[in-house]
Amino acid sequence: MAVVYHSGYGHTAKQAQSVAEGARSVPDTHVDLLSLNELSEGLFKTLDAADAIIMGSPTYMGGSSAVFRRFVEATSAAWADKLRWRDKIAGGFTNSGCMSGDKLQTLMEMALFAAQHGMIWVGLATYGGWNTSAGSSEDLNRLGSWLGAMAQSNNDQGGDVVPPPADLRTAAALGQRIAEVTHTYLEGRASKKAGRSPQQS
Ligand SMILES: Cc1cc2nc3c(=O)[nH]c(=O)nc-3n(C[C@H](O)[C@H](O)[C@H](O)COP(=O)(O)O)c2cc1C
Repeated sequence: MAVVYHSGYGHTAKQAQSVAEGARSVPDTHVDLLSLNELSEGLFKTLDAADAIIMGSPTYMGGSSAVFRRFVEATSAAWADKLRWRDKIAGGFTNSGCMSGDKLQTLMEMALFAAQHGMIWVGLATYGGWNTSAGSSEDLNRLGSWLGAMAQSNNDQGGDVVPPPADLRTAAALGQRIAEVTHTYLEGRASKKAGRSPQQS
């Protein structure tokens, strides 16, 4: 599977590393972690071959970054080729300065992008945190997002300090979940192809 991301100042890159680590924690999962700064032929070859694509962008001015959008537009070649990315598993993550910062818009853009390709979007299957009197900013999914993983990075701190551990754990949970779902999906598809129910395989 592939984790692709843009990061202007290193914060979303940190989140992307955690997504990749979470995915790698699932046995038999190969993960390519790829920056979208360069849209090389090799990048698209890797994505063509990937069973799952998890995408990440910082939230800039209430949406995904221009560099991320450049990638999105470049994928129209795969779309035009008979939906070449159809049935890949997809998911997304974003990071920004404010707690909300309109991050949801970025995730919605990603989910819509995946839908245009006929990909299968997978969200974050965990309760929201930090929403009771006993809760804390250390909680998993402290920003309460389900469409994908959110992280918050103080604008005056570098990627070596933020996003905080809770958001990195949330990112890892997304990576792990998407890897698990991808394995389940691939097993089911292989069983169907072989003409037997998954229980028999
Ligand atoms: C051009 C620009 C626009 C931004 N817009 C937002 C925004 O809409 N909401 C927000 O919470 N933070 C916003 N920020 C802050 C970034 O999301 C934040 O610094 C983030 O950690 C940057 O991630 P990166 O280091 O991966 O680029 C913006 C920053 C820049 C440079």
